[in-house]
Order: sequence, then C-alpha cells, then structure tokens
Amino acid sequence: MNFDRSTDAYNEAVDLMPGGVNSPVRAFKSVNMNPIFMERGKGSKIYDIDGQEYVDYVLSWGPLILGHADERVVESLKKTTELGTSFGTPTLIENKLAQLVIDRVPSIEMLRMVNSGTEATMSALRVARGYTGRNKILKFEGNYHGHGDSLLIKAGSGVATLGLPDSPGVPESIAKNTITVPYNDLESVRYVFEEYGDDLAAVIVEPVSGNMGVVPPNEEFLTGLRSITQEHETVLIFDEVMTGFRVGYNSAQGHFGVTPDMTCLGKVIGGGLPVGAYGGKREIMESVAPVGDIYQAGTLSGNPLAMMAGYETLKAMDEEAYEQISKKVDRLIEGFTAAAAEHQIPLTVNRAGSMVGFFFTNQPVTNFETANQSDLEMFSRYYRGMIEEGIFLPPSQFEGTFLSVAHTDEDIEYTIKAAEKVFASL
Ligand SMILES: Cc1ncc(COP(=O)(O)O)c(C=O)c1O
Ligand SMILES: N[C@H](C=O)CCC(=O)O
Repeated sequence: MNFDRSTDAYNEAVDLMPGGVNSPVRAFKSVNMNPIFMERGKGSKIYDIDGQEYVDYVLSWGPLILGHADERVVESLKKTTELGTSFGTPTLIENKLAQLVIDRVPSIEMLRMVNSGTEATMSALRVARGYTGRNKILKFEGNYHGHGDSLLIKAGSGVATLGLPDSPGVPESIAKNTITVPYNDLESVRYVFEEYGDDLAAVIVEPVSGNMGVVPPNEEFLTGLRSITQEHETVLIFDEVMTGFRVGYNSAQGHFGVTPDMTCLGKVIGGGLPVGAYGGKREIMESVAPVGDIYQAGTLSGNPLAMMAGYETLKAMDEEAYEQISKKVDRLIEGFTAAAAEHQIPLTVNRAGSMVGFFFTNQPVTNFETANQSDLEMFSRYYRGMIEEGIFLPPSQFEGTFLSVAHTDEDIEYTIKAAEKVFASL
C-alpha cells in the first residue's frame, strides 16, 4: 500500500481543520495511522486517492446498508436534484418516508425529521423533559448518543477512543442532571430509581450498543428497562440511530419485542445523506411545536435529497435483504473465529443483525468495563495489517463493523483469508 497522496492531503488538512478531519474518529489516532482520503465507492468497495481498493466494513459508519452508490438511490437522487434541492416547505417525499418509518418501527406513531443523530437525541430529551416536567436523565456508560451536552457524559465512540469521557465545555449544571450506570446492569438502574425516583424524565439507551464496539443487551435488560420506566412514568427512549433498520426489518425494538415510548433514528434512514428523526407515541409527539409548546426546528430538516435517499434505501431493504446480509455475517464470524482459534488469538465476537464487534479478549464483553479490558495494542496491529490487505475497518475497538447487501461471498472469503494472514502475524 502507498499513501503518498493521502499523506499530502492530510498535511494540508491539519492546518485547515482540527486533526485534519470533520469528526474525530476519522483521524485514525488509536491505530497509529494518518487518515486515508477516499475518492469514490461502488457496492462493497471504496477507492482511496492513491488508487487503492478496499472492501469497506465502515459504510460511512453504518448508513450505507445497500453499499456505495447504489443505482436505485443514485438515480432517484439525480431526478430529485434536478427538481431543486430544498424548498423550506413540506414536500411529498417527507410523507412517504415518514409513513414507511411509522409502518415499520413499532413505537413510532408520529415523527419529526432532523439533520443528524445528535439533533434527534437532543430533541428527544427536550421533549421528554418538557412532557414530564422533570430534569434528570439516565444513560449508560459507553453508549454514545451524539455530542449534545447532556449526553456527552461517560460516552462511547470517539470519546472513548480518545479517552475523553467527560468533555470540557459541558457545564456542571447540565452534567449533574445526567446519571450514568453500567450497560446491562438492571440492579444499578433500580438503585438509581430508588434514589431519584420520580425526578427522572428519561432513560436513553442504545438497544444494542454499537459505540463501545458491539454489545447486545442481555436477556432481561430491555424488558427490565421497559417495566421500571413504566412504573415511574419515565420516558423510555431507544436511541436507534445506529440500530434502526440495521438490526432488522423492524429495527432493534421489533427484533427484541420491546417497545419504548420514543425512538431516535439516523444513519440508514438517510441512505448516506445527513438525516435524523425522533418519534414515538402520538400523545408525546403532539407536545412538539406547532401542536404543542416544546420548540424544535430546522432550516434543512426533511430536505428532499435526504428523504429520497432514505426512502429508496428502506424500500429496498425487505425481509429477504436482511436474511441475505445475515448469512454473510454468519460466515464472516465463523471464518474469523476459526482463524483466531488456529492462531491462538484471544477473540470474542458480538453480533446483532449486520453489526459485528470483534474484541481481542477471551472474556465475554457485556459492558464498557469489559470492552475496555480487550487488548487495544493488538487491535491496532490487527487494524494496520488488515489495511495492508485492502480491508477497511472502523479504526477503533470502540466502533462497530457493518455489512451491506452489496458484500459478496467473495468479499467475505477474501476478508477471512486476510484475517488468517494477519492473525498469524500478530
Ligand atoms: C447510537 C448513536 N446515537 C447518536 C449518534 C449521533 O449521530 P450523528 O453522528 O449523526 O450526529 C450516533 C453516531 O454518531 C450513534 O451511533
Ligand atoms: N460511532 C460514531 C457514530 O456512530 C462514529 C461517527 C463519528 O463519530 O464520526
């Protein structure tokens, strides 16, 4: 591999943007590399500006479940663009995408489109607080809900990668209203409810955690959260920005059969364009302006391009498409597990739908503490080895690996062979 052009571009970028990037995890810090600049993508492959090809398991951090430059999405975007990119008025495509989401996500009776996952979670919290008249919220260590002040506390993703669990700039007056407990730990949740009881506006949770690597909920976790929050009339928010339409046809809540009061979405529902959404019970959503008095707005919210890309993506993701990806995930995990055993590499694999977490440890990974016990140094060497083999993975142990319908059986076999080679060298 040769990164000459990427290196030049990076040297230029560091003077222009903090770390040369527009989002910290892209800086490749924890794997001791410079970022690789990409030029184009098609299907499961991406191509860097030095002309090298990679099988892509980042997929723009999850949204591209159809793969890169899917023809259905691209064609619709071309037609939509020609009609004008934004009007600041309602458009028909907003109704169409909203209806599709409502049909498929059990908790959503009504929703509001926004421009990012961060906006979705910030807005959902405001609504939960306004609706209940309470201030405190409960979140889980290692869950990441975007970079809103209330939620940037013991967070996962880039915050964990860079070791910045509690970002400076979040006022103490805000931080004190966010209580955190370990993921998958209902006992701690019960304790917090005993202590703060009826002052909790919301519990926000990733129903499958994807920002400390992939960590699924244990059997009683989500049902337990549902019954405790119901008992205390606290709003249960599933942050499905990552899991929405990725874990399955009806998202994580459909998969696990637990219906929250509110849901946040993003990523897949924008098909690779900037989008987010929050929704839930009609009674709660009708407290949002202009029906209710809780204010939330957006100049480009519901813009036709993002709506169209999302609509085409969701339409294409029928039940069969999910089954198809699932088989590829099965094979990838089988291959990695066998390769790790052959080369005595400690490897724990977690999985939910087409989200996979590989951890270099023999211990089960069930929360942030156990995720942190995996061998980050080994991850870093593995990462660089896989890049040399043309496999593009998320450059941090605290991120998920994603598959798309565009990944072929050949891609999967090639990736397993690459892993065998890299494991042998670790
Ligand atoms: C679960 C979850 N919530 C919220 C967000 C924030 O979304 P965005 O990056 O679009 O602001 C992300 C990803 O960044 C996420 O994975
Ligand atoms: N883990 C984050 C979202 O899911 C990664 C995206 C980012 O922070 O740029």
